[in-house]
Amino acid sequence: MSQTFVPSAPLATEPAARATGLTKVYGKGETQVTALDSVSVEFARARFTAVMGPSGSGKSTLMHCMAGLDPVTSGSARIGGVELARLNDRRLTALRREKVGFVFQGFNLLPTLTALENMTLPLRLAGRRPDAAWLDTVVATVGLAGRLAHRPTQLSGGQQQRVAVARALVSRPEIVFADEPTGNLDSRSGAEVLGFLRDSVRELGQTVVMVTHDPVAAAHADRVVFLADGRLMDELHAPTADAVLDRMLAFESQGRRTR
Ligand SMILES: Nc1ncnc2c1ncn2[C@@H]1O[C@H](COP(=O)(O)OP(=O)(O)OP(=O)(O)O)[C@@H](O)[C@H]1O
Repeated sequence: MSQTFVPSAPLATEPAARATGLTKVYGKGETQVTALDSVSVEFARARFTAVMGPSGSGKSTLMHCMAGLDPVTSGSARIGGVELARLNDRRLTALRREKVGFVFQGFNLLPTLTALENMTLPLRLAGRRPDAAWLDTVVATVGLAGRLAHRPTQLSGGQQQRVAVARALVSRPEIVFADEPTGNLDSRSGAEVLGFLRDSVRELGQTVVMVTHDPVAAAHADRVVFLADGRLMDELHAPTADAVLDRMLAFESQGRRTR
């Protein structure tokens, strides 16, 4: 009997996303900047990973390359085993719509749509209908059941960001990338949003990667990876805010010694 081989089927142990020797160079000649220098990192399924590092260390670049928003210069960026560099523009757009969720610092909600319409918009753009039971679960997880008919201006910043988190979760993406999701929020609303992101990992099995400068935010993650000068320097598991802060201070003093 011949064996069936299905190359696109994700292995249970395969990470949700993986960078291998990922290098990203911007510009040419004298203005050339190596934003990422051979970074290898895996983002395990159903885990919450924070990406930290000084300003200009390559955090956003890593996220953009892993999300297929920016092409890599060399090395590999994969989502669920799919090599992004092999996809043409059409397939890359489809992959981003179907497999990636985004949460940005500035919420990015459409003002004329209700909370519910904002949440389901990416799915509708992809020509899919939201799964009603899943939508209920996501709405309950982010605590928005009483706010679905509200427009963004009728919601607080924290509630708007919860809508953005729900929007990222509704399509059940392979991975959610959050870029400083609490950067525009007061500490109480920020803590709520981080709690919901963490619940989406613990209770819904979502994979989340979050860029942050804030050790308290990073302490909500299962793991923190540290970048400096475009290189992966270190990582912490089950981080506390104090442990993250200590590690950040150690990098800063190392950086000062080598500059
Ligand atoms: N589109 C671009 N063109 C040229 N250089 C860029 C571009 N995007 C980023 N860079 C450079 O790449 C390096 C890494 O930038 P990146 O935005 O990834 O850092 P970051 O760690 O996210 O910084 P921050 O914490 O300040 O947001 C920086 O030196 C930056 O100036």
